[in-house]
Amino acid sequence: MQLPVSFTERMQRLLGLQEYQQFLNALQQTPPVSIRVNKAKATAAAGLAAVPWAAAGRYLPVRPSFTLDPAIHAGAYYVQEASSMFVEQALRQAVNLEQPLQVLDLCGAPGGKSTHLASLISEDSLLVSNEVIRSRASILAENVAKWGSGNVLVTSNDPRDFGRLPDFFDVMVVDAPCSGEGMFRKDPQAVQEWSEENVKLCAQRQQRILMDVWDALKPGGLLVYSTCTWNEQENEENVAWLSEQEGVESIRLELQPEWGVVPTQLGGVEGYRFYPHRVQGEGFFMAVVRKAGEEAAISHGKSKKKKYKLTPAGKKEKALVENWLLEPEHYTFLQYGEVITALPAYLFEAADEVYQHLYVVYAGTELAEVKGKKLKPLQGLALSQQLNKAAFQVAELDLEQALRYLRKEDISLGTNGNDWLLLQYKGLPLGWAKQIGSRVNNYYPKEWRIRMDLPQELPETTVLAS
Ligand SMILES: C[S@@+](CC[C@H](N)C(=O)[O-])C[C@H]1O[C@@H](n2cnc3c(N)ncnc32)[C@H](O)[C@@H]1O
Repeated sequence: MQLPVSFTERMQRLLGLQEYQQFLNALQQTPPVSIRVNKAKATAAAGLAAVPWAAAGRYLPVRPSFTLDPAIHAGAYYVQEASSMFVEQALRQAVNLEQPLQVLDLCGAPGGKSTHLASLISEDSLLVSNEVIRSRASILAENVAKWGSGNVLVTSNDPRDFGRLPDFFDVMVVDAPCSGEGMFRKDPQAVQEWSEENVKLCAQRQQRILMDVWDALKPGGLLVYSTCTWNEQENEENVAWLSEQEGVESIRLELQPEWGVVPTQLGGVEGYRFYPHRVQGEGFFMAVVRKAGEEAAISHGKSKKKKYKLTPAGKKEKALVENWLLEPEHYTFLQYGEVITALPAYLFEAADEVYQHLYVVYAGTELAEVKGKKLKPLQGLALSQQLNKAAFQVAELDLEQALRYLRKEDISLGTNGNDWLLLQYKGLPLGWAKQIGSRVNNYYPKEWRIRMDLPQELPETTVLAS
């Protein structure tokens, strides 16, 4: 790997010549592979080493073909670089996770931090997961739907649009677009794209993003800022700059020495650095600050005068879908065009506020599409953590059938009838099929289908406990 000269000089200055050599050696090694298990759906296989700072994080001894594992399509785990799971420590150490929170993940796609946050917050908390680039917002929505939490709104807005929601969020994660030095080992293309000029542009863009979104954070609210790069301009200098502008309180996280995380400080703000020769993970930087001012309690009572944007589903429709979820009494059923969705009832007011001001691309759990007098169950329901399987006829698939289904091929199951079938693999729901006599129509979403050809011999992965 040919590293840019100015990058090398900076890293030598940051680390010292001796440690720089260890850093360089680590950059030549194969990157570790890690996943985060969706504990609401599955358990990790015994014997996998744990990511020390993330309860559901596991290292895999080798990289399997993830595409050929139906469990990943069922949202039972997410492939995520280990260092970036450190966000968990910010939430566990600096926030009361028992209380209802309004959380924003501003730069959300493809969804690593969003699915992680969704697992950490309580059921009556709202996560707004945003991605400004529309095509990437679709991928984010897909990953959020697969995770199946039900209390997430996926939006696609520019950071400045969040100015329309002043003092709204208790916690904000800004995992900013950056120059990507920490990805040099995983992605050689990142080295090609790197330049001092780009570092400067990234640092300026990050400052703009922080300023644009700052008003949406409540007084007393928490900002988690992170990048996957090592230069100080995009990291310590940016959070010190924010502190100078806004007078924030720096939050110091407790670190275990064996984690290998390197604490830093500039302008009174603590930061945390991840280097590949010290941790089993890629390059990462994170800082946590609290906005000045008193925290105000959230009020979720419905106000009488307000004109709501969200429309409740009709009584008839509601009655038809109600028992598709495990605890229907906790949900509000909404209808948007032909689509019926469910949102935790407690979140109605906050969700409506988001709908009033932002462009929402996915919300809660998409349950069904109204087709005349009939209802067609939707993919979001199949993957929901709240799905009531007892309401449906279920068919268990073997590995080959599951992969053919996920490729959206015609499959034959030897069943007969006219009902919707919930198809699952090792007990994990994958999606819907419709029986038409002895034939089965494949309703897997076209955009999500596996495009890869299946190999002659199919590998069984052992990422999850069987
Ligand atoms: C580091 S990635 C986010 C990764 C994500 N948080 C995760 O854990 O999977 C940064 C994201 O910021 C988005 N982005 C690019 N320019 C942006 C801008 N000007 N404002 C906000 N987000 C931007 C990118 O499209 C990208 O998805």
